[in-house]
Amino acid sequence: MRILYINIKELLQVREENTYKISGKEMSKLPTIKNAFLLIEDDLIKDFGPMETLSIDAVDKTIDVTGRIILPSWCDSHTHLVYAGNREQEFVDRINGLTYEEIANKGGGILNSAKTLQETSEEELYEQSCKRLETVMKMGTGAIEIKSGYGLTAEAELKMLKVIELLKQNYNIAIKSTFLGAHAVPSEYKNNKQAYIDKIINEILPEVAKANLAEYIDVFCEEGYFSVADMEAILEASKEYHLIPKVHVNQFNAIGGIKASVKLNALSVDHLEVMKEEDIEVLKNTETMPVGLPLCSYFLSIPYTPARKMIDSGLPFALATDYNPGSSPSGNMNLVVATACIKMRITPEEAINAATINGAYAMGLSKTHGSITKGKKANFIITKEIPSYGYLPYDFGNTNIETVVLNGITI
Ligand SMILES: N=CN[C@@H](CCC(=O)O)C(=O)O
Ligand SMILES: [Zn+2]
Repeated sequence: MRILYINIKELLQVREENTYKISGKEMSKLPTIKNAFLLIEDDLIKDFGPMETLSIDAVDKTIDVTGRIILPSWCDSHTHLVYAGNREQEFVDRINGLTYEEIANKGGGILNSAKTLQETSEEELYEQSCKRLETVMKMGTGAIEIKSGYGLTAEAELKMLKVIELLKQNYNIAIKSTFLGAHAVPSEYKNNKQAYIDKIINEILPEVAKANLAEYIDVFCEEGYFSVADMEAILEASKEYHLIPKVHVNQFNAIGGIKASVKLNALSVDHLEVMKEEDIEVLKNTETMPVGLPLCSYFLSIPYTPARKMIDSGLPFALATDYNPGSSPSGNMNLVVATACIKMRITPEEAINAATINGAYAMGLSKTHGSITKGKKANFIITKEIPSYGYLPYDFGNTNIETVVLNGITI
């Protein structure tokens, strides 16, 4: 099936050559074609260019999108979309003055979600997750990473990962799965964290790998959760199973997790709300993508990742939602892009690069997703009639998406 889109007001993020990530000053450039056409064949991008060069005749369908902008679908490289229930009560507790840390210390937070998830059947967990996935796809997300980490027992971690696997099978969207057994220390291991780490390394990780349920491995490296040494031990052990690290670091404290992650060839380091000079230095000229999660900062009222400074230092930068019940109960990438512009002071061009091609890189998908490139997946957003692409973050909180096309299919 060949579908030709014509009279595109502006086609964004067009990359003729395979570009896998964008760094530093380059991030301020968003290659576009005004008054463009786009040809797709089945699930792939076949051709594109200015309307005046259009000379294609044999197509099955032509769609006139006059006045609309087309951009690649969002690539959300960090989510916890598979979870059970919600943490609305903790939200109210925080409004009433408790901190995220105080709530966690009372047995709330991740442990609260783990308890609910352990008591939820796989079928019910799948149903709840389907609704969230369908919602984010309609909001323009075309590739997504999903973590475990609300199980914290072998059985419940596998349940989460099986649900992710089912989503992969049943939905027309690229999904990458990450094993995050080291998300929090279960209360029964409160006085013996090492025993839980041993359990992850010797029991849960081998089962996850044997069942082939994860591509990536994550650790929440933070005071009160897992130390740098804990993280190193878990990531070292995962090498045997060829799981690539993508890690939670520097959310509340800078404890050296970035340096260790880079050494362990992490594909991405995520959160980064608290960054020391040396953390920025150590990321330079590496293959590790720094990922900011502005909705987490917004929802928890914590500092924003210093994206401006990081990009000005020459680093690449990606944006993701962190969709989860505790620190970011939203999977809306449009809001991520707007919040990054407003609060991190990055430009619409930088934010769109961060949420498309660099997001794809941060989950190992930039060869197939994240830009309008011949041969890549036909994954894109058609906007409503809007004045310019800068209007997308400017008009924050409103949806300016008219149509989402994933793998050539309009959803
Ligand atoms: N920080 C660690 N994990 C999640 C939130 C976990 C939760 O509060 O449920 C995050 O990325 O923000
Ligand atoms: Zn997270």
